[in-house]
Amino acid sequence: MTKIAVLGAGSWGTALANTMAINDVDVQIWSHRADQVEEINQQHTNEKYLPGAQLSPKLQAAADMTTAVKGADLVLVVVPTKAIRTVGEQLAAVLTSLNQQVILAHATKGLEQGTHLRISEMLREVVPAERYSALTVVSGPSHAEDVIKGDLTAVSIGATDKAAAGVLQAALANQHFRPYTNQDLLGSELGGALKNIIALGSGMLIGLGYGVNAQAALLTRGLVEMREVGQKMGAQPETFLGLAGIGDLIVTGMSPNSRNFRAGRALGQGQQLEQVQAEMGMVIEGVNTVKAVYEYSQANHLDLPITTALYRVLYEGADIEKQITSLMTRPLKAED
Ligand SMILES: NC(=O)c1ccc[n+]([C@@H]2O[C@H](COP(=O)([O-])OP(=O)(O)OC[C@H]3O[C@@H](n4cnc5c(N)ncnc54)[C@H](O)[C@@H]3O)[C@@H](O)[C@H]2O)c1
Ligand SMILES: O=P(O)(O)OC[C@H](O)CO
Repeated sequence: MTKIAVLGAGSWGTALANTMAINDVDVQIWSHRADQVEEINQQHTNEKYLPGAQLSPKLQAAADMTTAVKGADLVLVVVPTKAIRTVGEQLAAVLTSLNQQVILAHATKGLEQGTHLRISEMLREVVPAERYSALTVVSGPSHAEDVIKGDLTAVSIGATDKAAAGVLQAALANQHFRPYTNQDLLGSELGGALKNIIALGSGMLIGLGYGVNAQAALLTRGLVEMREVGQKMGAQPETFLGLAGIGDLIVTGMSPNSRNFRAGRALGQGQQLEQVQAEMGMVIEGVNTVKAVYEYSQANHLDLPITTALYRVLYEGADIEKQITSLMTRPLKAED
């Protein structure tokens, strides 16, 4: 029987681990917070991250990473981008002490500040190559709040190693949750990270009182920017037309369950970024990703008008309405 360790007990790590527990997979979730481990094991809840949700009593949590990882065939890392290196380093030490090799998977959607590295690139830097047989990512349109309620969800598991993707696919699949596989790890990671930028902008439009025409325009032109960055980084363009691209862009850019959408909406309504981040209490990956992608575009001579406008709003204090006007009044051009 496949054993899986999930590292990170926030909303997404818990929802994915719970899906596997429901499927009778031997899964253990690790949290660095002992109170959360106790709550999951005793109450079968995770109130801070999934309020009101009842978790499967089969889901076991551990405060000690070695306990969770020992004997695991696959380790799924689901912490915010800024914690990936720390958790990756902890995992490397655990795998080395256990003399164990695993399939290394993650479900995190971001890029590293400063280096602009993808999550799998960071993991490759901190986990020795002999400690994992393959790298894979769970991406696609999937809010933890909806998954935990059993809403119908399809995701995309990207890996160059088909068998590795298949292990995760089999562990997660049920009548409510349908994972597809693809062989574009890079594009699947990027789609998940880049759509958060556009979701912030979509929320801002709604916060300002604009309508669905505006949202459709932003999401569609945003997809062009996502594809452009993807192509520059080496992704397959067609990945952006799948679940990890347009699929995730639709859900994150439209759903009030999206942290990025909600943050953008609050900013559009006039709140300050620091206040929005403090009140969310959960990670808003798009805020850092805007900066990483803006810097990448500058270094690589990419013209990304939406990303640039969002960078100016978030990091230079520019007025949102003025940025919208300047986007709308740029020299006219052909659609490409
Ligand atoms: N929430 C969703 O619906 C969803 C869906 C798909 C992808 N994602 C992605 O998954 C990633 C995690 O998001 P989330 O929504 O679960 O975040 P979250 O804010 O709900 O939870 C983050 C978890 O990581 C833990 N954590 C933070 N720093 C840590 C560290 N140094 N060591 C160990 N644990 C640490 C926190 O304690 C918390 O349990 C993000 O990249 C997000 O974009 C989220
Ligand atoms: O809630 P968000 O904005 O972090 O988005 C979560 C997922 O990426 C949606 O697929």
